[in-house]
Amino acid sequence: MSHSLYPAETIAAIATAIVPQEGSVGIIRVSGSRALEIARRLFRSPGQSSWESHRIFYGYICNPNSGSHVDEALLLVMKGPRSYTREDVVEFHCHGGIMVVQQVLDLCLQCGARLAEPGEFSLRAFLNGRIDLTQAESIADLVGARSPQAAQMALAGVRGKLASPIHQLRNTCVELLAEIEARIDFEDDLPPLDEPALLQGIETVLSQLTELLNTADRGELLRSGLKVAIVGRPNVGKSSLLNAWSQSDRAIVTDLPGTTRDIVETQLVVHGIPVRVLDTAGIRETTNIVEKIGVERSRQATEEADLVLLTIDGSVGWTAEDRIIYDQLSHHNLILIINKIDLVSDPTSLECPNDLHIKVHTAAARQEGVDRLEQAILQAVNAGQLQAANLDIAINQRQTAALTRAKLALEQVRATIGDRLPLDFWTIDLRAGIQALGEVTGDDVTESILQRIFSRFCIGK
Ligand SMILES: Nc1nc2c(c(=O)[nH]1)N(C=O)[C@@H](CNc1ccc(C(=O)N[C@@H](CCC(=O)O)C(=O)O)cc1)CN2
Ligand SMILES: Nc1nc2c(ncn2[C@@H]2O[C@H](COP(=O)(O)OP(=O)(O)OP(=O)(O)O)[C@@H](O)[C@H]2O)c(=O)[nH]1
Ligand SMILES: [K+]
Ligand SMILES: [Mg+2]
Repeated sequence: MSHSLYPAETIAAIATAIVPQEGSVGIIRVSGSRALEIARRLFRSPGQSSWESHRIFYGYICNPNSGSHVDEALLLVMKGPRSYTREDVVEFHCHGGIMVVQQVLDLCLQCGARLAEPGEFSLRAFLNGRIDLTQAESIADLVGARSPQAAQMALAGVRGKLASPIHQLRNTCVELLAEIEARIDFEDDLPPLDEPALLQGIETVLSQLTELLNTADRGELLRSGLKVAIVGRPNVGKSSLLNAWSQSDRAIVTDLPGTTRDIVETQLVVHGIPVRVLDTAGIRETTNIVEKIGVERSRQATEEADLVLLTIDGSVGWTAEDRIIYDQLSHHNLILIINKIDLVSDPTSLECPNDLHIKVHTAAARQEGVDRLEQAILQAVNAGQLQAANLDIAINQRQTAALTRAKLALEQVRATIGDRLPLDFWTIDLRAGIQALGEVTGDDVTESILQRIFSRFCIGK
């Protein structure tokens, strides 16, 4: 990616998903000083002599070389600075499908636009001051959200619910810094520094930073979700559990041990957490070459999982084979699934290892126990905080790292004041805190941070 920090060039990209036969409308977005000129060359709107901003026009897209019609379409005109990028923006709303959309994009490129890099429209919105970095990150989160709650959280970020408190904290720190620096530069002309007020200001910033940092785990859960592997010996009911949970026939179930060979994956949402569930091949020693590969894949999936559902057959009880699998999983976050309890008269009497403190009874073939399983998952990942209603924002890993640095810097300021070190020392740490906060909002940002953030975006965003 080679984003130009000097957005002189006009950029163009397809802004909608391009799946053949799907998506009835396709949008080509153009931003930059030549956007209107390009639209004028390509778009014919009968009866419209001039294009008012923020209106949509009906007409035809024509190839200016041959004069032939490319599509019947709509043109949206948004003159800067009242646009997503704050530059002149035009959008061609075409018939969907790849053929028309690709031709219109090519025509835009022939007329002098350059193909946009992933995230480049949003990068311009940031560079031109329409959004800050937390809002840009939230836009990417919104597009990538895998649960309604994750989308809700991202939208709060788009609307500035994270930007505004962090801007405020940074402003407070800048004011405190100015107070101290004034005493360094013009000590004699000013009343003495109000130290209790300064310390109070630092305490307030610190407690708000702590509050923001407390949202990190929730943010991570909602954004990244969980990978959950169903693991166990053959025929205990792993695939039946996947089917019961996803209310589908996603996985093949038979009474033959060794039915599942490849990983079977499905996407679910558990109380707002996007969950990828992997059903795996039953683990056993086998000479069958296909099954052997399946068992190897099962081990691999287990390694990558955030949470493992070790499944056993309750009608048989805890066996030596279960123990062998369990011993290999000891370093994982684990839930024990005791399945087929419909065949057991007293499920509580089953002997299992005591250190497996989360146990769930299920009868997967009868779709029983899914609610208990979901509650156990919330417990295993400590998601109680997710329910807290007043938290509509949550910070991401990058923000967590920077806010942690800001917090350490402010704690250092507090300690420096306590140790009666000279004023210069106070300002050094306070400046470090301001810089860390500026990294979050983008007030203080390097090109490599921008590169990392905007390259995550999809094309046309
Ligand atoms: N067709 C289309 N749909 C879209 C977008 C788009 O670019 N095109 N968006 C793109 O992601 C999202 C909407 N977000 C947008 C955000 C800001 C502005 C905008 O023009 N803002 C200006 C002017 C606001 C005004 O007129 O008052 C501004 O904030 O200065 C447009 C879209 C989702 N839907
Ligand atoms: N009674 C009863 N039978 C079950 C239950 N769950 C699964 N079974 C049966 O157990 C057999 C094996 O189920 P599967 O879901 O294929 O088991 P698996 O663990 O995926 O097996 P492999 O893929 O071969 O490792 C099937 O005949 C299921 O109908 C249950 O809760 N109760
Ligand atoms: K089976
Ligand atoms: Mg199976």
